[in-house]
Amino acid sequence: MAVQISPSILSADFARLAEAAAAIPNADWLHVDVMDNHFVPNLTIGLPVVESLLKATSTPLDCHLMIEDPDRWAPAYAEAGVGSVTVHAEAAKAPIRTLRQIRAAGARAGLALNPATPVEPYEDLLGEIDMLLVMTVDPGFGGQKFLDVVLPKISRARTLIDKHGGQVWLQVDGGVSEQTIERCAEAGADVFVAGNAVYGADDPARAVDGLRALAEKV
Ligand SMILES: O=C(CO)[C@H](O)[C@H](O)COP(=O)(O)O
Ligand SMILES: [Fe+2]
Repeated sequence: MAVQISPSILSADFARLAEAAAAIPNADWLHVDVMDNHFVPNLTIGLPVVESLLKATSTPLDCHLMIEDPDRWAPAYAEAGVGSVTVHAEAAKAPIRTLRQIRAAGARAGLALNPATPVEPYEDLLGEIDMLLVMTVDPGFGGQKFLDVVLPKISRARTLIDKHGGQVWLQVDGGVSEQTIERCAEAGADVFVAGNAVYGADDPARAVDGLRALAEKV
């Protein structure tokens, strides 16, 4: 699988989201962190803002739902026209139904695991998803320190994905930077979310190119 970079607008200026999207024309995705102040202790944006973003950019949106009730909301994001919708395994009460609804609405379906959530119990769901997101920070905030303790789980996730045909993308999110991206790629990740490392840089597009080059080198 080719390396893909998904800059997170969590680290952008929320009053200038269209400009933030336009600043990274070389990115594969725009990562949108939806937080409801229940699943995580932070509140960001929801469906109305995502609908506006869809009109403002042609970069596909990669929506990461950190919300208490993804079963209720995830299909609506897919129906709105985003490219990918990821729900947390810790939050979904009917993950198979929800993942199937996301796919039926035409989006890629993702399943996210918090740092302390093991991957093995979800092996049987690999056929239901297009992307597995292994969180490399506890979700809720941008700019946190990358958790090295998650690296062995990324490797185990890669082994499981390859055992099942290798079609599922393996995304990492949290603290991904020029200092950490190579270790993620070595462990088997192929889709890299980066907030601070892109929008904290003087030239976000150059940061995307730099991250991509480091991951492709592995
Ligand atoms: O899901 C997230 C936090 O819960 C963000 O996508 C993630 O933290 C990106 O920001 P950074 O690269 O600065 O860590
Ligand atoms: Fe995220």
